[in-house]
Amino acid sequence: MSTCIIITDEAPFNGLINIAKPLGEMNAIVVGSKDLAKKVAISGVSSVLFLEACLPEAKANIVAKAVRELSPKIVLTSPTSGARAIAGAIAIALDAVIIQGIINISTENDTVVVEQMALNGRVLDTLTSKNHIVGFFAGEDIELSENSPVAINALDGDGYAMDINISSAGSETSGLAEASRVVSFGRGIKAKEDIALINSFASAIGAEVGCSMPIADDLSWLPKECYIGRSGQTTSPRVYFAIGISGAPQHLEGVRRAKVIVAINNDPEARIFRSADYGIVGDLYEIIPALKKVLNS
Ligand SMILES: Cc1cc2nc3c(=O)[nH]c(=O)nc-3n(C[C@H](O)[C@H](O)[C@H](O)COP(=O)(O)OP(=O)(O)OC[C@H]3O[C@@H](n4cnc5c(N)ncnc54)[C@H](O)[C@@H]3O)c2cc1C
Repeated sequence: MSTCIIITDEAPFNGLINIAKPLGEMNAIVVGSKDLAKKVAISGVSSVLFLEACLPEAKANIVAKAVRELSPKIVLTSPTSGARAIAGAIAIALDAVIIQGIINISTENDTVVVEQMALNGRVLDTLTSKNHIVGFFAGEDIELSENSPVAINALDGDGYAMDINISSAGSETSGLAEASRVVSFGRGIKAKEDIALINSFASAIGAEVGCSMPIADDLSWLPKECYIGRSGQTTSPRVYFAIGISGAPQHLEGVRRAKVIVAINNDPEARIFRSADYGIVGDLYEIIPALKKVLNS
């Protein structure tokens, strides 16, 4: 019985791999950074398909299509926001049952047997299913020993795999280099959960999401290849939204070729306004929902 595991940048994955290992062939799909794909490739999985993404949920349909081709009986992932969206698309593609809170899983002939934590860990249920299942792992993460690396194949936008040479030297890139719209945020965003506000705005206007260096480098809220600037990515979109970004020269070096810069900042003296074509002075937590409302009307 084959298993597919979906790994995004947002959560540790060793515990997930550990419970899937006894099930046999285990194909991993990594939606995130190349560094993550390399880590997964030495974790004991049978194969790795890799899709580079700053915003995993935006790739849900591509991943679902790839999983449908693999047609695994079991799909496992972690309950992160990106993985939840992907899992929903996969469940539709496979006509699968979604199961939360999985801490262990096994098979008996063609039946999947799941141990599920319920009632905040006070109850341990055992569920059985003959259907395809898409499950969210809720157990502890663990240390895994290193295995020989398996090949990493890139998953392109049409759902077909093509070979790439992960070990070759070269700069890491994300969709930011080619994007025609970029929504980028900085330390004006106060909590990791608030990135959902940025993501929903970016989705509404069909933009890639980027950030300032501290967001990726200090806080690790996004993969490193998502930050823009002198030591990060260069982007040349038709429109670049700088949200809660002060406009340090190192950041601006990465957006020199943007056609239009729209800055949103609550400090009227913020340096970003000197480089912006349009500036909105105000609290991003009020401005972004207001902009979304206008877009939806
Ligand atoms: C060698 C070197 C290389 C570097 N390379 C890069 C690089 O490649 N890319 C990069 O980005 N940085 C780089 N930096 C760091 C850079 O100097 C800045 O420190 C960084 O860009 C600041 O990030 P920020 O604008 O997110 O944060 P901050 O400077 O803290 O700015 C946050 C902004 O958010 C605004 N804000 C706060 N709350 C709100 C709110 N509710 N609504 C609206 N606005 C709000 C504030 O007014 C402020 O302007 C580099 C630094 C060095 C020394």
